[in-house]
Amino acid sequence: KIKLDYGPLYHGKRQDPAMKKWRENRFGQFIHWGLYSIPGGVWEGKTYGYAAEFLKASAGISTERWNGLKDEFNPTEFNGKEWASMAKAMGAKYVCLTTKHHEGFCLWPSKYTEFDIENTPYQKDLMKEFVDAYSEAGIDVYLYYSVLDWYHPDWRTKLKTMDDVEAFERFKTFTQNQLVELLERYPQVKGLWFDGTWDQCWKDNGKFSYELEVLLKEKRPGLIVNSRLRADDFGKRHRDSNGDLMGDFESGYERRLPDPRDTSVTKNDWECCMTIPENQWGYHKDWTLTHQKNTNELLEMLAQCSSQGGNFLLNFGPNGKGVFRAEEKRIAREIGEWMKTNSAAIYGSDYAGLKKQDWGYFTKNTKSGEVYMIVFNVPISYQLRVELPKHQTISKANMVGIGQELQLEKFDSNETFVLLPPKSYTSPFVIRLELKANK
Ligand SMILES: C#C[C@@H]1N[C@@H](C)[C@@H](O)[C@H]1O
Repeated sequence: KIKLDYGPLYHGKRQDPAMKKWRENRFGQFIHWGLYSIPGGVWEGKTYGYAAEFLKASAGISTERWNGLKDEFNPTEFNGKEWASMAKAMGAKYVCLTTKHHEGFCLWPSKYTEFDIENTPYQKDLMKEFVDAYSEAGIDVYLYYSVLDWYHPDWRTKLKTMDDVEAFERFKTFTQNQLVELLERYPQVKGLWFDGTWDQCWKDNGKFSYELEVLLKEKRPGLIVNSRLRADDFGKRHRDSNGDLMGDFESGYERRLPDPRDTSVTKNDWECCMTIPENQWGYHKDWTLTHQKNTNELLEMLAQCSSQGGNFLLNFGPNGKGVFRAEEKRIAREIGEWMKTNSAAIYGSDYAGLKKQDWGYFTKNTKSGEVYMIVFNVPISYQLRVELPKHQTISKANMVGIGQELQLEKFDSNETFVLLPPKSYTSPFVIRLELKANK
């Protein structure tokens, strides 16, 4: 092993109550909201297909012109309680809101910059309304924070000169001050979701990122941070130079999932963050430009994450007035409908230790030990194959919701077919298995 001074604070999975709750949550709502939500991917009448939160770059907009959007930010239709109730109805157990994205605009009144909500027509502490509303709804609040900051004069992508180094020292102090400020202003916050740490400036500051994680966790015992915060002694990110995870969960799965048969991902906590269109985190006026994932597609991603011991963080992008688009409201409602019947297979679930089959995903409830089959692909044979360890057998299989008991056909090889009534199945469904020791 390579000796590191700035590697992980610990190895393995955290087992404290805060992390156990993170793990039980399994399903979260991501929200990207900032000045980019005003133009929504359209600038001077031209639509730009790239991610809307990068419109400044895509449309080559001057920093001065972009920063002027601050004077238009007035989300009069924002209602924290309404947002929280939509998330609750969807079945989200946690939420992660962008406090500051790469543009540098802060959704909270910060002592350390004037590029914040206080200096907009809206003025009020929107973040407080948001954090209070979601917390009161019983949804854990996480805050996204982009280290990368296009606005701040001391941001440097690379540290090439002594001036760069001195500027970045000021920037590190600014970053630390803002993060401490967020934890002090919003005591309900459970964790911080870092982004924008891919540049050389950050890779050259592994010691600072280590000390920052220590400081923030001292300030807020139990605090949870994603793997994007850290760089190690040699600039390695997410995983250190020995391949060990830094931070409390692996957050490299952005708009992608691991191979469903990859059991190595179960060694750490991890989370997949996902957009509904192909690549729009901030509000974009035109979702017809690319594929829009449908509800069953998103439910399958949620099921896969749970089956491999990971969380699924589904992104929503409200517009500049604070309104979610109709497609997002419909999807939230449809996911919530499915979760009403089937959430036992998701909340508190983990990798079941069974061989992945083509019909869908196994999950295991860590408290009850119950094993679930989440079925997305009904085989033409109507027979769902289950391979169990030698010492186990299925004593019962019931459709969740309707409760119907299903016939079983056992093989000598300790495989079992769960037999489905031959009919059409138009939405994903869950089967609860009762297992018993083999005689
Ligand atoms: C690239 C990039 C950023 N990372 C995602 C989580 C979004 O914030 C996107 O803008």
